[in-house]
Amino acid sequence: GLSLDTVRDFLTREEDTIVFSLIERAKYPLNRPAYDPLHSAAGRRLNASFVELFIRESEAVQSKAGRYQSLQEIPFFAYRVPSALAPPYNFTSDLYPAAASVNVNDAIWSMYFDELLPRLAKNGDDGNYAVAADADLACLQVLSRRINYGRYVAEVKFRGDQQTYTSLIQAKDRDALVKLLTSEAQEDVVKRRVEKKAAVFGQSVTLDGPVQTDANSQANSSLFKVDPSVVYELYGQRVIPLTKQVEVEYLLHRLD
Ligand SMILES: O=C(O)C(=O)C[C@]1(C(=O)O)C=C[C@@H](O)C=C1
Repeated sequence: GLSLDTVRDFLTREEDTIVFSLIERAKYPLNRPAYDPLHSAAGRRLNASFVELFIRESEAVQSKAGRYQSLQEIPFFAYRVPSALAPPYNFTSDLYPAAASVNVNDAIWSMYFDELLPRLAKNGDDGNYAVAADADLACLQVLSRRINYGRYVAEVKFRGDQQTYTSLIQAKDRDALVKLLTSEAQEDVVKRRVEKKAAVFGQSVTLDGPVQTDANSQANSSLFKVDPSVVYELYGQRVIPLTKQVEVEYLLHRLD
């Protein structure tokens, strides 16, 4: 069953995946043409970029393979995903059905492409668009899984204090809900831990000399494959606030 410890353990493990996926995308240059609208052979401007088409097609394949049978996974192009050919699996759902589909994938999409990617990738174009797009997809999928996991966190918090949550939900009091589900101390732990993970996972490992400690490594952020302060800010300004938004939206549907 779910508890505050198990849901926090899940979020902690996702940090590793987030940091590694950012490190992978930072390996490639920006590759700007992959993000511009495509043109047809006749020169007509199409509505999608190469990266968007890549992600749509990838989600269609993964949907056939059953990825979205698990409620933990939410596609960015839900209206396009075909049904699964994978063997059925009886996923237990810890979520309240009327609130289970709450997600902020649209906000994650624009945050990733407009804010995060320009801070991760250096300017340049090496033409390896599919490789870079695949790295984008990995970042988007894990950010989506982590942030939309706020549904599970909210379910645990609701079950832990049904009375208080029920009255705030009935009053549709968003501000009071945010206040009730917030733990400043936990947010501080999470932000400092992801910053440290970025420093540990993103350092250059050589056979000479000792393993870097944070004391001597954090001083020069350019030593790292992804700037640890970028990851700290990503969590403080986007990942945690969006997770809380998911928690509140979920709670507002928890009594439907
Ligand atoms: O761990 C929690 O209690 C959560 O609700 C998750 C989370 C987070 O996104 O990491 C969000 C809000 C809390 O203030 C602390 C942390």
